[in-house]
Amino acid sequence: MSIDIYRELVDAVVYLVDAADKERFAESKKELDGLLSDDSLANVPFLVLGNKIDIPIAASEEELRYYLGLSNFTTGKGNVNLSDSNVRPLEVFMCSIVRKMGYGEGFKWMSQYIK
Ligand SMILES: Nc1nc2c(ncn2[C@@H]2O[C@H](COP(=O)(O)OP(=O)(O)OP(=O)(O)O)[C@@H](O)[C@H]2O)c(=O)[nH]1
Repeated sequence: MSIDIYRELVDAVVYLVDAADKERFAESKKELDGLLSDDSLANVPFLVLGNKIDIPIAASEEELRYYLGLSNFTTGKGNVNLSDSNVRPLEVFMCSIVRKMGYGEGFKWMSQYIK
């Protein structure tokens, strides 16, 4: 489904990546880059979730940042006030949806940037 028709309604983007599927990191990066460079999403906070960390071969957070090209672009966990800057909030949180862990912190982080 195209995101186009929703663009003006988007408050945030949650980008879910399978951290255990390293073969598709390049594809994930390409898709993410497309969203990050989309003008209509320029000020929208991005939460990147690296899922399936219950699988032993899953990438670490640092690896995922690296493969997605985000090593120098994440804006910090916790409460980081970016309202006086032109910087778009962006963070990576690792999670396991089946184990119900990790994503809560990510959504909590993201909620501080949604008006
Ligand atoms: N081990 C594990 N499996 C998960 C987790 N979250 C989802 N899954 C499983 O992943 C499967 C579906 O996910 P994917 O096939 O990766 O996702 P998809 O978007 O449908 O497919 P792709 O576009 O091919 O990635 C289901 O069997 C889920 O149960 C998780 O945190 N850990």
